[in-house]
Amino acid sequence: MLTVDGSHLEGGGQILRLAVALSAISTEPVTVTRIRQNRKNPGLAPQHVAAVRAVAGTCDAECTGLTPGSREISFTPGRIRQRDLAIDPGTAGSIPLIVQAWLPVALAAGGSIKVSGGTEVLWSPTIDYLEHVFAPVLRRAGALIEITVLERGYYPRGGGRVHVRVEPARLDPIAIPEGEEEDCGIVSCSAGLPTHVVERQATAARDLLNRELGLPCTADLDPREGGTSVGSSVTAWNGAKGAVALGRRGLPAEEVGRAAARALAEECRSPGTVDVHLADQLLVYLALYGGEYSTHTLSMHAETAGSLLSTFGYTIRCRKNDTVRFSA
Ligand SMILES: Nc1ncnc2c1ncn2[C@@H]1O[C@H](COP(=O)(O)OP(=O)(O)OP(=O)(O)O)[C@@H](O)[C@H]1O
Repeated sequence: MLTVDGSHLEGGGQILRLAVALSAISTEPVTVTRIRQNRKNPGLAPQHVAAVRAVAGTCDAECTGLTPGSREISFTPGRIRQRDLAIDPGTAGSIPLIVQAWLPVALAAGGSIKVSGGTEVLWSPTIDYLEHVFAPVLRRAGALIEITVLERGYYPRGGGRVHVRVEPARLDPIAIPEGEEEDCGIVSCSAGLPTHVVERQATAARDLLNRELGLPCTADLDPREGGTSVGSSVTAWNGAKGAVALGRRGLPAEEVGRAAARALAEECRSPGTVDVHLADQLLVYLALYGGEYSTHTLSMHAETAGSLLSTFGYTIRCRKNDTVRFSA
């Protein structure tokens, strides 16, 4: 039984999600202590419980301490099997983060997951980031991943619904081609708002990307009606670099579009082959399948993932000069 200090380094939900995923993959039971100890609301939030349940569902794990507010859990995995799961945290918790906990485990046997909650929430990748920035890297390495957004969900009401299906696969090493013509695009979406919001977001984002980077980009508009949520967001990407921005009451739609585009332009001007967030999200795949990529800054999330991977016996090399280069 391994013991992981859940408050180490970044000390958020990420270390917990990755610890149980690695436990399932390695079949090594794990206890995670001091969960989110230094956060304003310490212990498990419903979205963290849901992420652990998603991983447990793929491998019939036995868990103790898995209730909201709990600061310690134990996770004893069984064999990974093909499963079709349904997970609902009952809040606007991030669907993409729950999917990211489940995916490296589900790849071993294939299966599907239907997750409810938030498709676009703060401090998390959006579902479009998952589809257009994160998943393409894994698809290039041989993964078959289908992501279907059934309903968009925003804080605080949630109500988003996403279906993800994955085929069993052993991936090729993770590699990000440099110097190729890269796909550049934006998705401008909303729920429960007039259609002109997504149009204005998209026009502002496209104009800024065109001006700052000289990049022609495709724009998808996805205004939804009839769900429970109200909100808007923009996800922009160029190759394996992405950026997201969320709308809020009082913020003009153009500002949301420009915020995503400005953040993407900044990433594109910075050295490295992936953005700073993707860098921490891909480390588990680097450890499992090998490969190499780089980014501009060593984030605390990347340090946390690297440290946890070494606890489970994986070695990630990290070289820092003008970029931060990860390889395994
Ligand atoms: N703007 C963004 N774009 C893409 N990914 C993001 C973005 N912001 C955060 N992330 C990713 O979301 C994850 C957040 O993990 P973290 O543990 O901080 O969140 P959490 O589970 O909500 O826990 P906590 O509530 O304790 O912060 C990281 O993998 C990070 O790279």
